[in-house]
Amino acid sequence: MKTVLVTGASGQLGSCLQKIANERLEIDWLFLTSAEMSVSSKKDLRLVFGNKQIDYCINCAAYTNVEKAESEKDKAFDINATAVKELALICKEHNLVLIHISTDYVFDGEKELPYLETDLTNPINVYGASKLQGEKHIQEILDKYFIFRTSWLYSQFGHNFFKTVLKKAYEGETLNITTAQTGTPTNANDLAEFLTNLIVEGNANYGLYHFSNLGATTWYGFAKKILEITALNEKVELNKDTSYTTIAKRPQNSVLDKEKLETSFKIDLNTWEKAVEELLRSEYKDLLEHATR
Ligand SMILES: NC(=O)C1=CN([C@@H]2O[C@H](COP(=O)(O)OP(=O)(O)OC[C@H]3O[C@@H](n4cnc5c(N)ncnc54)[C@H](OP(=O)(O)O)[C@@H]3O)[C@@H](O)[C@H]2O)C=CC1
Ligand SMILES: Cc1cn([C@H]2C[C@H](O)[C@@H](COP(=O)(O)OP(=O)(O)O[C@H]3O[C@@H](C)C(=O)[C@@H](O)[C@H]3O)O2)c(=O)[nH]c1=O
Repeated sequence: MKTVLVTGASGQLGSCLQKIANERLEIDWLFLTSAEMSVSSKKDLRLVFGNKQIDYCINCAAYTNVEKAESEKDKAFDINATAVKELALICKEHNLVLIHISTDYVFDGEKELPYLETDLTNPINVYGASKLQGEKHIQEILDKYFIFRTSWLYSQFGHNFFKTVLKKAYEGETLNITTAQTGTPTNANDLAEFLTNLIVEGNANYGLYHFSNLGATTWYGFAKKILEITALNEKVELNKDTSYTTIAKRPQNSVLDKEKLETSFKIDLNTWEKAVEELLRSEYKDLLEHATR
């Protein structure tokens, strides 16, 4: 049986993995929250990795506040870059596989087509720059690693755009949503399931990959879909916002090309529309029943 350590276990992706873990008993899971093991503490890392035989580490620990990162650069780099370097070093020392999650925000968004793994990176905000530095450390230190760049993660857990839209709409608030970015919303449960299968199968096609649901939309398009499925569009106003102000810049286009992923892992990805519908049907039944009444 493989032992899998999940860092940042109470975050969004960590919580999706915990949900799957309840059913996937062929893995010996070890979930550690930031309070139980800080990836920024060498002492914590030594203690955990020294005390247990671990086969895989899924690093879900990260600094993910894109807006705040602009004024907390040191903190963002500490968690997303320096700590990742220490994690990679300890994974090498113990000869285990590191599975790391990175982001579409490593790109500047100037490309018109979907981004390939080989495309030039050029982050335009602090969060993206810190995540890119983390990727580079892993690639310099390890051979046995997977880096999955993903985009616009959402789920029933944690803080995310999907939940913000649902909450605001449920409370009857008018929604003004930007059309300035095009990308792909990705159901974090789909990513968690993919990672679990990868480990169970023992796939050793190590390297850097892009993982997201299929298709592309704007944040406005994503909000529109959520409101349509839940019929909340009958109750709240949704406006396209062409000048929504934010502190951090975001890439105009961050759609990721998934051909390398699909070829290497023989995976059938969900379209983003189907993925959001599935989440609403499985986790928000009451809301949908109400909608069809
Ligand atoms: N969310 C998104 O839209 C996207 C996310 N990603 C990447 O996916 C991964 C997972 O993201 P997601 O689950 O959404 O992020 P969350 O912000 O939901 O979770 C991050 C977790 O990391 C923990 N953490 C922060 N600092 C430390 C630390 N020093 N040691 C240990 N744990 C720490 C946090 O704990 P606490 O709350 O206690 O601080 C939190 O539980 C990240 O690498 C992120 O960069 C990529 C693309 C899109
Ligand atoms: C809440 C809200 C946001 N927006 C805009 C702001 C922003 O441009 C966009 C998305 O807002 P958010 O703050 O939810 O998203 P943001 O923090 O940019 O999300 C990113 O998070 C990191 C962790 C990633 O790695 C990325 O892939 C991406 O998911 O929508 C509106 O236009 N109207 C609104 O009411």
